[in-house]
Amino acid sequence: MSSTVEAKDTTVSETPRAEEPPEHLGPAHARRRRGGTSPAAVWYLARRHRGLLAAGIVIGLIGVTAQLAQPYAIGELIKQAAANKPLATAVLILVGLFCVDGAFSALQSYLIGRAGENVVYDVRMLLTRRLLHVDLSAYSKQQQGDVLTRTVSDTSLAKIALSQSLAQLVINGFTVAGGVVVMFLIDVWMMLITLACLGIASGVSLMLARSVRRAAVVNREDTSAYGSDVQRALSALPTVKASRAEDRETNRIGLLAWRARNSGVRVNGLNALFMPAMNVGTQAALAVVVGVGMTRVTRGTMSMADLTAFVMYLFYMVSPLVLFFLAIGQFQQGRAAIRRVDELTTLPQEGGVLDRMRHRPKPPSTSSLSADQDAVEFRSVHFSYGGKDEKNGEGGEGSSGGDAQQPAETLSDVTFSVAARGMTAVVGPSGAGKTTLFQLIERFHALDSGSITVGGKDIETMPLSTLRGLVGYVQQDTAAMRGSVRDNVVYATPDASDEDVRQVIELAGLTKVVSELPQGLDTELGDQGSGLSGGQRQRLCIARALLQKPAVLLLDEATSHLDSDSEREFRETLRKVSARCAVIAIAHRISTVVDADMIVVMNEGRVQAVGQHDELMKRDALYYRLANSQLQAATSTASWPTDPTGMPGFAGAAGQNGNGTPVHNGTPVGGSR
Ligand SMILES: Nc1ncnc2c1ncn2[C@@H]1O[C@H](COP(=O)(O)OP(=O)(O)OP(=O)(O)O)[C@@H](O)[C@H]1O
Repeated sequence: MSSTVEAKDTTVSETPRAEEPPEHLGPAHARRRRGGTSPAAVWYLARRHRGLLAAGIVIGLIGVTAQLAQPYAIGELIKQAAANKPLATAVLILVGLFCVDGAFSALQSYLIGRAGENVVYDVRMLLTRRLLHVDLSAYSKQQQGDVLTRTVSDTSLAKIALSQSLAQLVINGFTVAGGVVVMFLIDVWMMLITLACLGIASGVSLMLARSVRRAAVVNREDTSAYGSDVQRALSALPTVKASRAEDRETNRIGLLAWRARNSGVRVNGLNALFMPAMNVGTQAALAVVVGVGMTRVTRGTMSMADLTAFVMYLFYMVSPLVLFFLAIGQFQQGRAAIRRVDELTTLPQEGGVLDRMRHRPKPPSTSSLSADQDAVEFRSVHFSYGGKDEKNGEGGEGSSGGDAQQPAETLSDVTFSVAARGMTAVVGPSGAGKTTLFQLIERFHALDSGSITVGGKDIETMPLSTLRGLVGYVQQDTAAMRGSVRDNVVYATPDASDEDVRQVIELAGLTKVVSELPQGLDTELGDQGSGLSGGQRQRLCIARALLQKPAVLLLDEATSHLDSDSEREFRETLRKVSARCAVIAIAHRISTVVDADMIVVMNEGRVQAVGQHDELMKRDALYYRLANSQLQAATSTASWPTDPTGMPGFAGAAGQNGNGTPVHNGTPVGGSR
């Protein structure tokens, strides 16, 4: 069986990419996380900007040196004045120091801010890429609101920790250390007294910083829980309203907001203690220094100029010391955010070795398969949610789960093949595993065992982008997005021509709908495609899939929102499309599949029967039951004497099935297709 599908590997890296942590960082990184040491990926990204950070810190240190020299220069000015000497030089030096201090502080602030924005950009790009390539099974366990909080607000806190706090720690630490050295040089005993007072205050502040970090972790979690719940309720707003649950939701979310408020108050309270702790220490030091200093000046063991300089240094040290400890508190809060951001970067990624390589295979320009080959083949496929893919995480890197109990199989020994042309229907009771079949073809999950081929190639060996270029997928829950109608249609094929767009709009039966929209194809839709009806959104998604010219078109309940006229037109379309490619459609309404070339009957995760409508009606009890129950419902609907439209729900008049097959007491008589 040969395939005409060949993917060319071309190296494309047209958009600027934030550096990713090296591949080897993944598992080791995860182990470190479990071990509770520092987050790795975010630190790794921060290191990329160490040049800018270092430049900012060095510039800041020059500014601080100019600041530290100021009390000395003022002391000199006092000495010159006391000695009645000219003051011009001393004043000029002092003004120069003020200017250098101001200019370098501003430059430092700009450089550190810039480095911080670079770090947060890299972290967000890393997160965005990893979230969009995330393994769906792993992602489905995350709370979307929490993911959003981590991506938007935790990254901002991480930025502050990795740039401003770090720089403040170094610069203010240097200022304090420099001040201590100079004050030691002026008077050792007075400095020892000062250190004793400030040491106690610093010890208290360090303890506070540790408590701030613990409280910040709780606050980040609480804030995130609040965000997740708001998102949960807003994403189902019509349901909330229809269920009159606004007040219940307000109370429930209010409780989480209250928790976030409480933990936030605790963080603020602890932060607020920094300033008084340091103030008490410095005021005590000041009182002692002035008392002892004046005594020594009176005794003549210390000059007035030295005492003035010492006190000024003490004043100069207060603010950097407070900022130093505030930066510790801020840094600790940032560490809590960094850990949360870092956890997101460890989510397992989809794709195997082929996709991990930097090669971006272009989807084939024509996705057609030769008519004589199989489009899709399932061979002894076994699959369970929470099975192999989730246990193994990213390409088998995670823990195996050891002797954990095996989940029940969702699909068992599924084997069937679909020809490259024609229409195949998949039917079966709810929960039989029909949608799962499609998700496995798209490789959203990994198989437990068995194989699936598309165009004769094992999908495991295909780059994802090639596979998904071949397969068009219209999901059960229609996936329209915010953006224009055109954006939605060309989403999978951005470079499609206007003529191609026009054709698929026509094929999907949307021409009239689009012509009636205020701006036609350029009309903007809201979230989830609001602005169109359910059926119109469904047709939009069908147009999107058709534009891709797929080799295999998967339709999951794609006509469920269509009225019977639209459905009839759409079945015509499918007939045309299925002459060019393989169409596989999941259908609950048997009426939509009676003329399918092949029908696969699924039951409890197994393929129960394969065949055409007539033979299945005769030999498969489940199919017969499914068809018959709909038939009866349609018959009774059609025979309602008061039906104002007189239109039967099923595609035929009373006493006939959708294919015109006569029935008697629910049993088909004969079998014309
Ligand atoms: N993400 C998931 N995690 C765990 N179990 C799942 C998940 N998705 C589906 N299942 C389970 O797998 C089984 C098959 O689901 P699937 O959606 O494939 O059925 P279906 O035949 O398409 O049903 P329906 O006709 O109602 O859409 C169900 O029992 C379902 O509960």
